[in-house]
Amino acid sequence: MTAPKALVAGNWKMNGLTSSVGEIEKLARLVAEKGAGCDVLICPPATLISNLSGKGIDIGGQDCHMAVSGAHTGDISAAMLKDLGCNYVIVGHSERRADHGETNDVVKAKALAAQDQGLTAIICVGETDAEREDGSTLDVVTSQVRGSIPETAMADNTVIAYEPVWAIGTGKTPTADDVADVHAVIRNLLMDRFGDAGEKVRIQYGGSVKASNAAELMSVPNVNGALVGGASLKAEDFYGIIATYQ
Ligand SMILES: O=C[C@H](O)COP(=O)(O)O
Repeated sequence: MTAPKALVAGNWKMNGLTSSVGEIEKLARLVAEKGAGCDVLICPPATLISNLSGKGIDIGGQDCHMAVSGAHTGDISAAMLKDLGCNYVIVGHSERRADHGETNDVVKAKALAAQDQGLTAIICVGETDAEREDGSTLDVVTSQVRGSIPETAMADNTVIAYEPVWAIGTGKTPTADDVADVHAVIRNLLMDRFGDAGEKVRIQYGGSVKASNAAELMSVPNVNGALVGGASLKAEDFYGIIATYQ
């Protein structure tokens, strides 16, 4: 089976104001003029989804609640994201697993809520520095992948983003061989879970991806795109990563 079409997604995290509309328009112009051999997605803060929608770039959420609606002050639901035109939502980002105590069960419930609304869930997994140091990377990633994918998930509404926590925003990246090892394990887990359709699930790499290292990281076997933080905030920087798929 041929590799799935890559997905290069920008996670703006808690960055961006209404003036950021110019950045998405610039990105849409670059993609229209120079092309993109991958799917392109921006996940802005929820406050900007309406402003950035309809500009020619797919827009997704950074998180969703597991309930459709209710008394959950400050949260947003997958139904609300869908209502605004989103097709994707990130769940289980390490900044949420760490800062909000999200367990695999919580992440799975959020992914289920997303998929129930017709969204594709980008499920994040990855080991901390301490876990890497004690040699438990593959065990941690295995238990996160197994524990975070809903029973009813399908290959085409599931994306896995492997993000070593120690590589996020640090400028450090794993070696290509280390990325290949982890992605191969994830691929096998997806084949166990989805059968042959597991080949179709996109496995993104995330953590200090930038234009200068994207070509090497994106050419690793079983890497089907990137989840990009800092380097997605400026259209030219982000397009430099997208362009590796020309
Ligand atoms: O979701 C994106 C990741 O956390 C990566 O962030 P970064 O590219 O700034 O390291």
